[in-house]
Amino acid sequence: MASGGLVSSSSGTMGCSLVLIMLAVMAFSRCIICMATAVEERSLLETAEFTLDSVRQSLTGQEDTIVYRLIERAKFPLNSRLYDQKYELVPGSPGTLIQFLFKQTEIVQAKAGRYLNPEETPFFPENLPPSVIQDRTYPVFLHLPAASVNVNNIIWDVYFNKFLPLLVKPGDDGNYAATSASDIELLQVTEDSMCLQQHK
Ligand SMILES: O=C(O)C(=O)C[C@]1(C(=O)O)C=C[C@@H](O)C=C1
Repeated sequence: MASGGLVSSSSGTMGCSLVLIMLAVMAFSRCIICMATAVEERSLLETAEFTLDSVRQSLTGQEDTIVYRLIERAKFPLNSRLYDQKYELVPGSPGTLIQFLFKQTEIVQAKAGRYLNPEETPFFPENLPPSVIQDRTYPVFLHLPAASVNVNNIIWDVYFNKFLPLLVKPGDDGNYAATSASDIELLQVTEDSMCLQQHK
């Protein structure tokens, strides 16, 4: 896991940090747009519930959420112990702390029915428990072959290994719970957005 960051302590001022954050946001958005355009274009089946306008609105809302989450994440330093396997912060569980917390979050959310929604693709799909709540129906709008496209490993790699070290300042404030919650929410909304984009 790379460490370090563009937002060095020498940059100091709030204004400079904000400019760097916005540059980082633009770089991340560009990565996401590149990934989206790399996926074959497909026509969206319009239904009463699901129209191009409603998809456009969803994407705009998700973009705003991504920017907001990036700003939230930038409040914490890198906290690289979250992402480094060598620290073995979870006894008896191989892997990094972020992998462990992400899996646990997805387990709880699977029980709440999150992954019954075809727009949601878990990052750790292995051995997820079934939903404990009553199923609901979702509109069928996904082109079936496109539904099998999964870019979560690309989102993961770009975010943790390339983007995050540019977004945040170096250091460790021990705030692992809040930092990981911020990472998880950010990756999940990015995944939702990618899912919509790859089917449009
Ligand atoms: O590189 C890591 O640390 C990862 O955990 C990447 C990893 C994986 O489990 O391999 C994590 C989740 C994604 O869905 C795909 C890739």
